[in-house]
Amino acid sequence: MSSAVLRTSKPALGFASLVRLAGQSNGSQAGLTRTLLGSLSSCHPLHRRSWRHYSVRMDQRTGLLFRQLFESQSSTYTYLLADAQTREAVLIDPVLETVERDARLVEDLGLNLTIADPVNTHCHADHITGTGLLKKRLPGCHSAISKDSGATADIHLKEGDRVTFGKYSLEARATPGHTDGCMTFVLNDQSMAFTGDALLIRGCGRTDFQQGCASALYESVHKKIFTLPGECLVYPAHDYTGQSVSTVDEERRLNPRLTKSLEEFVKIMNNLNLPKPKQIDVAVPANLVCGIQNDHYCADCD
Ligand SMILES: N[C@@H](CCC(=O)N[C@@H](CSS)C(=O)NCC(=O)O)C(=O)O
Repeated sequence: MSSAVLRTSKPALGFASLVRLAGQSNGSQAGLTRTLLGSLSSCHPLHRRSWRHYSVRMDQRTGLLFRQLFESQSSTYTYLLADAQTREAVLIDPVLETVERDARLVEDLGLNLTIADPVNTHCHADHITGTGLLKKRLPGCHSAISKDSGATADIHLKEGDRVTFGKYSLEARATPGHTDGCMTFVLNDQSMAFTGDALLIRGCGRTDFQQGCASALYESVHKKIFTLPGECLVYPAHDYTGQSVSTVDEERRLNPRLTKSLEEFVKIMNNLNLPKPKQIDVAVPANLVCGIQNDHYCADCD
């Protein structure tokens, strides 16, 4: 099996991370979180539970730094993951309005700016990605999104690619249905999945615009997400109910839409009757070029 084909770390291209173009799983990383859970098994159950739902995770033994960040206008989650040793970092789904907060956090934590990669799970319709501005704010970082999104970016991802940061990597799984280009990013030990809008906590992304297709979404979630280990933590791009994390097992058992048959699911999705996202007309064109590159951007003037 070939491993790294497109090297995107520092050198000539100065790119942010290593994208493996082969679907090679990193067996040496498997079970890192299970190991940590094992080490906590003698704790009081309450401690175990609070660790599980802890949104700021710094695993001292494995050295994974993890932050879940929230943007309240669009109820979007941005995720920062980094290798605490090498300081290489990945930022998933940054939002324009919170670029300064995220850039400062990257700096405060001493993460290597040249390898802070803003990766988008898809071309969002409800907010403008922070990617373009982050590239200005943190020179040397690069944008990444799926090729099928149709958006321009420094790195185009496809099924099985790996975005590497230090000894960690995110496996890109194509999960179309909400949009054609949606991707779920799975941490190499399969302890965390960043599902974008494909799978939300007790919900899923709508399928009534941007190439949305309910049956494709059903297949994506069942084949690419529900097949992950039950204890795998599910981190969505949005939550509108105040929740922050779920697990594959919980969603397989309790998701009110995706526990249904395909026919029932399609009927539910075709009858959601949700209002269009308020920002859709500005967000989609901007996100097709990976966001605003002009730091004087103003929603009312531009
Ligand atoms: N009110 C918000 C948009 C809310 C919305 O439509 N969310 C999307 C994801 S962002 S395109 C969605 O798929 N929701 C699924 C659901 O069941 O709520 C706004 O105006 O921005």
